[in-house]
Amino acid sequence: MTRIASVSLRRVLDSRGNPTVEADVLTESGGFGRAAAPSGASTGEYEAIELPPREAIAAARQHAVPRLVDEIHAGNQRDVDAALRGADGTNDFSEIGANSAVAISMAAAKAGADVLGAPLFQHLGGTFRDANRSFPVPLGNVVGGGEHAKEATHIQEFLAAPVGAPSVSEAVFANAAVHATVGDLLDERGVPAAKGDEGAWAPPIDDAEAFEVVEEATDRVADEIGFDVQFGLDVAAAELWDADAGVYRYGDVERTPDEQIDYIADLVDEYDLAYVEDPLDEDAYDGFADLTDRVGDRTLVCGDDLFVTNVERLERGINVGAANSILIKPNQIGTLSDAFDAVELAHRNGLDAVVSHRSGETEDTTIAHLAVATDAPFIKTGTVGGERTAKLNELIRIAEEAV
Ligand SMILES: C=C(OP(=O)(O)O)C(=O)O
Ligand SMILES: [Mg+2]
Repeated sequence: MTRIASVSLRRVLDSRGNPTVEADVLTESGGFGRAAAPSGASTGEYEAIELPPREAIAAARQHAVPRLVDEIHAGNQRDVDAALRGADGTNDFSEIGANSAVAISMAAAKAGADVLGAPLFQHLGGTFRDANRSFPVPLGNVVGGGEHAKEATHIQEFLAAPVGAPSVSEAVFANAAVHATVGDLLDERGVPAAKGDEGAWAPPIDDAEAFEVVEEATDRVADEIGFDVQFGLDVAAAELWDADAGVYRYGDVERTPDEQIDYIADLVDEYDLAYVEDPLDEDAYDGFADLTDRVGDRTLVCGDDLFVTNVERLERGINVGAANSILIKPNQIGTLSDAFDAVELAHRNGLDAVVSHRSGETEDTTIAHLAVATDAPFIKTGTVGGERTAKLNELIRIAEEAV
C-alpha cells in the first residue's frame, strides 16, 4: 500500500532567502508527504554534506529516485533510508547531498503516515506516544549573535526555557512573552536591536549585558505567568575557538580551555542555566567531559557540533563522559533512521536527546513530530517568525490531537 509511486524534487526558498531542496513523495495508494531540508550557518565540521540545491536535486534524481520508485515502501523508513544511503554510496552524503537525502527521508515518513492515517509523531514514535504525558519544552532563542547576526553577542543563543510550564501551549506563549519583554528592556536601555537569523533579538551589547537582560526578562515573565522560566545557552564555541592560539576569543577577551570551563561552570551556577549547548570546541571531548563532571548533575550539557547527530561521534563521547545530552538535527546526518539511531544510542546510555531546527528553516514541521516521537525533553525551534512558529504551532496542535 505504501509503495512509492513518485518522488519529485524542487528548489524552494528558506528563511534566509536561499534556495533549499523540497521533496514530494507519493505512494501507490495516494499517500502523500512533502518535506524540505533546513540549512545551518554555524555548521559543525563533521556534518553530512549539503550540496548546492541544483546539484543535490540532479544527483538525487539520477541515483536515488530510481531506487525508491516502485521498489520501496514509504511506510518502512529503514528501507527508504537504506536506499538513500545505497544510492549515495559515501559516508557523508556528498554524492546526492544531505539536503536531498533528508528532504526525501522526511517526505517518505509523512507519506507513510498519510497512508496509515496516523499523525507523523505516532508513525515515528509508536501508538503509545502521547504528547500530553510529557511534552518537549521549547527552548526559545530570544537574544543571539555569533554566526546568526553580526555585531551582536559572542554567545550564539540565549534560550528561554519554560521548564515549569504545565502544557506545551503555555510554554510556547511564555517564550513569546520573554521575547517581547527582552524587546521592551532593550528599548528602555536605548539599545537598537534588529533580529538574527532565527528571529532572536540581535542587539549590539556584550554578553554580560545580555545575561542581565535575559535574566530580568525570564524572571519578570515567570512572575507574571506563575511558573518557572529558566534559560540556557548555545555557546557555539567552535566558532569562538582559535586553534592556532589555543584560546576562545570573545572579541578582545580570550579564554584558555580551562578558563572557558570555569567560565561556563560559573554561568551555570550564577544563572541556574537549564541547558548549555556546545560550551567548547567540536573536538574538545575531554573538556566536555570535565565540564559535564562539574555541572552535569544540574544542567544539560549538550553536544551539537560535537556529535553532529552521528552515532560514531556520540559513541566516542559516551566512552569519555562528554556531555549528558545530544542535539538531534536530521540534516546533520541525512536521514531519519540515522537520527533515530543517535537518539536510541543516547537513551541506552542515559543521555537526553534534544531535537533542533537549523538557522535556515522552512515552514516544514517534521521536527515538532520528531521531538514528540522521541520523547525529547526539549525542542529548539526559535520563538517568533513564520518558519519558527510553524513548528511551535504544530506542537500545540499535536497536544490537542488536531493534526
Ligand atoms: C541551530 C543552530 O545553528 P545552525 O543551524 O546555524 O547550525 C545551532 O547551532 O544549534
Ligand atoms: Mg548549536
